[in-house]
Amino acid sequence: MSATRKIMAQNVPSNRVISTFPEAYDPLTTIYKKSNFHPKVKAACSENRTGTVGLKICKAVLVGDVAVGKTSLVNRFCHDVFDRDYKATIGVDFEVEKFSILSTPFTLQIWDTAGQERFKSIASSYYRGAHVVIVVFDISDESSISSISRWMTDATASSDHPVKFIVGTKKDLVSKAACQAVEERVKEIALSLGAEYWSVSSKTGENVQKFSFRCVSLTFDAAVLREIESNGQVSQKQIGTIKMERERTDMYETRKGKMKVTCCKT
Ligand SMILES: Nc1nc2c(ncn2[C@@H]2O[C@H](COP(=O)(O)OP(=O)(O)OP(=O)(O)O)[C@@H](O)[C@H]2O)c(=O)[nH]1
Repeated sequence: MSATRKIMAQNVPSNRVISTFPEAYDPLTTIYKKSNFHPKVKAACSENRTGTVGLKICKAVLVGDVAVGKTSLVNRFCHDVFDRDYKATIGVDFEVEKFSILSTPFTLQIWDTAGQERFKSIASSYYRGAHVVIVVFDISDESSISSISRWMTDATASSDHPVKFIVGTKKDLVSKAACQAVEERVKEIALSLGAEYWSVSSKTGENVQKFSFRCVSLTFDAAVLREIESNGQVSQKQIGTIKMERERTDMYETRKGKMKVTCCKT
């Protein structure tokens, strides 16, 4: 590993280090059959001496009906907290998480969009260029299942082959049997939409880190592979960089009490 990459990787906390490829929630039904990083990605990460692969930044977008648990999922993963009180997202919220994957620095921008219809046009303006789209629904709320396809279609329309997930939240609120019944149904929907399915609970934390690591690893693998295949080799300066075509510095005051800077549309 080059000295630069070693220093960058050291800045990442140990719970953001990924060295083995995480398993799918259900390896038998996932659309993403891979169980390891692509050999070219592994080679790029181990052979690249310039550290340029480590500049990779990807964009994740979470969508789904009102109050299904999008913000709670982000908060559990990013801050390991859970708030039982509901505070609607106004427009979009934004988080940045840094990882070390195969000893390579990787940054994920996480865009948590509002489920309320009145924010649809603001929220949808942030879908563009997503590397990963996560459609969230509430396992305990039947009606949120029927919106999954629409959210997936809308959120992926302006991105180039994003990695796709469907995540059922609030697993803690339903019995095992009820959860399995929902899973069977939604796994079918996931396959038809080319997405991978997960059930999680942001309240207990069940599966949140496993899902997040799987999401980050698939996104990293796809993004680095795409760069390698489009550039022909990995030791180019532009590898791993994403051009910021447009920068926005709009500020939204959220009811969650934070000022969110919404910027960097890729
Ligand atoms: N029991 C339980 N409650 C949850 C879980 N996830 C979220 N909630 C609760 O569900 C409510 C809505 O959660 P949010 O994360 O704010 O939902 P959201 O999808 O971001 O909502 P919008 O911003 O309006 O789109 C809150 O009261 C949360 O505490 C979970 O895994 N288990």
